[in-house]
Amino acid sequence: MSDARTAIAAAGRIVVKVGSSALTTAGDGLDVARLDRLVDAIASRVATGSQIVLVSSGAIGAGLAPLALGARPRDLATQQAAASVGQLALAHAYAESFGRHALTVGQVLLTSDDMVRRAHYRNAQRTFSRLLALGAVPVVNENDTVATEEIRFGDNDRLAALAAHLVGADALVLLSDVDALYDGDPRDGATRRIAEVTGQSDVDGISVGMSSSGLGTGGMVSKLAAARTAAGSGIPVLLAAAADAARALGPADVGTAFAAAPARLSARRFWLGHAAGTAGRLRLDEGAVTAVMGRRRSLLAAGITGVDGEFHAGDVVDLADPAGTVVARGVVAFDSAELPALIGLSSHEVPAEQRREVVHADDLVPLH
Ligand SMILES: Nc1ncnc2c1ncn2[C@@H]1O[C@H](COP(=O)(O)OP(=O)(O)O)[C@@H](O)[C@H]1O
Ligand SMILES: N[C@@H](CCC(=O)OP(=O)(O)O)C(=O)O
Repeated sequence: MSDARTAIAAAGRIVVKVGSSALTTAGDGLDVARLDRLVDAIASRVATGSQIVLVSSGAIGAGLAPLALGARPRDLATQQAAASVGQLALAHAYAESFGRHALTVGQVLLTSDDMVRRAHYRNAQRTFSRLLALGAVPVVNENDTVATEEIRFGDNDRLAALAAHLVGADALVLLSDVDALYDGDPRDGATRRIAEVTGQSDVDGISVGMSSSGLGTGGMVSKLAAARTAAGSGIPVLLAAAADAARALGPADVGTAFAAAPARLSARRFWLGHAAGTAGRLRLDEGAVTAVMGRRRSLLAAGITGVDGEFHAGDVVDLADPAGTVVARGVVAFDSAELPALIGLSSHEVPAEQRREVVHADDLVPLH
């Protein structure tokens, strides 16, 4: 067995994500029999001592039939109305289903804003930790009814990858209606299953497509991006069919396993790189790009050529190269109003009370 599969089989804490296409059918809504089978697999794993956080899609799909809506709506307001109805049905079905195993569920609804704001992030971390310590199974979804276009995750694969880091998971299991990653969209005919992904070269050149069910959102594109985010931060990932949940959560001999990168980023650096929204942008000259990216140095005023946006000391900002490409993110130590007078100055020219790094190396995360 590969290292990733061994790690997933031994994981003490796992985030399991299940997609709409595996739980709901257009027209019929929530498929309780399929949900029960998934819950049985999770309960078996919990019985062996593992802790599971379940990220479940399906609210919009489950809300269509009760509202007499045929297909998945395109406009945000109707999606939100469907999610409002469907989330209640989903939560109820999980409470009933886990109840068959004497397990209690707790509902956690998150927006991407909760990942951006550090206080929200910490608070969510505490809630998960208490729920798990109390023996409950947290059931997570995006808080669809309040999420506006700007603050939406939009796809739960990304939410699951961020949640895996937030709860300190040892593994992420993505369950869908497809049983593995293939070298092309399986709907297009003959394709080969990719059992192990150990690096970028394993996925170079494969063709990934969007959702086939009309219920899911991101298709394989968002699953690959989520797998890369989690694996890149030290969490092994298994992609498998929800119908194979028992085996995916058992000996892990199915699906596609993504090997974890060796070093797990600290929660803070992960948050900076992946989750934080930015308040503005600093434009860097070539020398500064080399210093902060190549030599992991702090960013000094001398290497800044421009400042965009309004921000305060302590906010997260983008760092862009001379071509305008964002190459890093960091916590800025000055208000945007202070910086124009300082940019381009050498340290000895900066007034003594302002003589500090603009972004300290410890607060700076390269994005490549
Ligand atoms: N290279 C690929 N390998 C596997 N599946 C793919 C690939 N490209 C596209 N897909 C499609 O992605 C779909 C899964 O995405 P989606 O419907 O969004 O699932 P979910 O609702 O579980 O998030 C599959 O049904 C499959 O048709
Ligand atoms: N929050 C939405 C799910 C959005 C989503 O990412 O769906 P999917 O691609 O099926 O995982 C819902 O519950 O319907």
